[in-house]
Amino acid sequence: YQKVSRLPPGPVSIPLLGNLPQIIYYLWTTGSVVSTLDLFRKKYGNIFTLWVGPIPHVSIADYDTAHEVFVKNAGKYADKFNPPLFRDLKHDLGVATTNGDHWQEMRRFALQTLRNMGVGKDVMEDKIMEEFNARCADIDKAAVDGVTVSHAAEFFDLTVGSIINSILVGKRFEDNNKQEFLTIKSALDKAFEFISPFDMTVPVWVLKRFFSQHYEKMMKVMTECQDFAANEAVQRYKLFKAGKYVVEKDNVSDYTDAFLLKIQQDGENSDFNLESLKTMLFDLWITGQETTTTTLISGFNQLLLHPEVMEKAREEIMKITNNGSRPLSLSDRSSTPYLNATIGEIQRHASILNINFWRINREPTYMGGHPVDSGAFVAAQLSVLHVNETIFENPQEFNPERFISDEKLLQKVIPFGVGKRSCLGESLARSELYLVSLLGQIHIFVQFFILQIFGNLLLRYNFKPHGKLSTKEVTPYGFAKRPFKLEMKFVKI
Ligand code: HEM
Repeated sequence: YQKVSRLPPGPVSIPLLGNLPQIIYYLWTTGSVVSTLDLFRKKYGNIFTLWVGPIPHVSIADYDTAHEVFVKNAGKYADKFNPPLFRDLKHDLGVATTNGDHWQEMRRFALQTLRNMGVGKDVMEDKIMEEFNARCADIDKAAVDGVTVSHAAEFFDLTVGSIINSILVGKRFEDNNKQEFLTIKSALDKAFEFISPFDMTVPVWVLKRFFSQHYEKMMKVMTECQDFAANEAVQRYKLFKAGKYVVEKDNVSDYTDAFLLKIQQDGENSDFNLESLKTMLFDLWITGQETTTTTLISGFNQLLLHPEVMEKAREEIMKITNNGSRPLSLSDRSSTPYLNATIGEIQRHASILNINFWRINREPTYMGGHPVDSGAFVAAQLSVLHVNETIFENPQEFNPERFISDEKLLQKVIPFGVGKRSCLGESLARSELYLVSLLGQIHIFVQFFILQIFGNLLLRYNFKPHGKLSTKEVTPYGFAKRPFKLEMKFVKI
């Protein structure tokens, strides 16, 4: 009772099990993680506590409290709960789930390297456009009477995968290596469907002992994926160690070169060595790849269900590019309010994580006016926050106009999280989305990426469904969301 009084409200919990019985019941009756959390939000308010076994988990489901906690008090919430499964796989290396000095060094180095490589600037825009043009050439080659039918997932996997891979190891996916990539990617997609929030919480010995086949299956996919992502870099590292590869300071062309240059200059240490290079490539490969592709696929599902939105966005882009006589560029973003609003609405609906990564609260404090005890896990639940009807009216509707009538509302869409552990690739992702089609003002990488891809696709093709469309969640109980994998027709304009 005393512990509960030092936490935000929530359902009555049972010793040892906490709220697991209620959580399981509501997962079953509402049909998804997001609707279960949303139900608790409606009952207990925008900040509520659920006990998972003996650990209180505090969920924040509105923008203002998320901002108050993770931005105003950013320094206090830099530490994430590092899921035991990832510790087992990555041995406390990398950037996505680690804490402390190693995390800080890896994050700082990755951001600096991406910046030096021109992410968020013209250089990266050119790289994205080069990849985009190559993919469109493949689509055009396969056209019959100006129409090509393609799986959206394959098109976006290859486009995004190639861009990320060239940034990391300087290699795009072409005819000779694309099949291997697509095979690994498809295994990874399946893994995202069967890895659940449960796997991310329980100790590894529980998985090994009671769910050994499931554990082996998860480890196999992740290890294969890590080997694939790092293969090129490992070969280069071996040449480097044998003195047959030297990095020229003024000619660093990818993340691997930057990492080897650091070793060349300062020698190997606990942060910069082969194992941490491999883990970083895995982290950036997974975080960059899955998230962006998921957003793009989910976006095209929405656009095909709402052709009037696609038409309006295209009209806007046609106008500013003189009827498509030039590609859409990142510098156009301030002239494309409707495209920006559409990408915002796509990201609000896509909200790629059913459950966000938990931070650890180290000292007793107050959040949104409620006491929060030390030792509690805290997270801004982005997927719930984005369907909060007190912020987004009729949240299930796909309606970009909501951001035109209230410009400030777009700031409350936070698909990349907020604070010290927010997405490292944000500006890259935003540009991809825009240039390939729509998104708006994303800070760093991710935003440019997304905008670039979205916008330019709309300039080049009209899109029609081929078969079924659906915005229904494929993995309603998973840790990450998976959109319905649609097929679509690319109709040359
Ligand atoms: C549409 C695309 C993307 C979305 C929606 C997205 C979203 C997110 C979210 C929600 C988080 C967790 C934030 C939190 O814990 O509060 C995150 C973390 C992260 N993202 Fe992204 N992301 C995208 C693309 C990318 C790209 C392209 C990269 C890298 C090239 C990337 C690298 C990372 C990394 C490394 C982290 C962990 C950062 C840390 O813990 O310090 N992301 N992302």
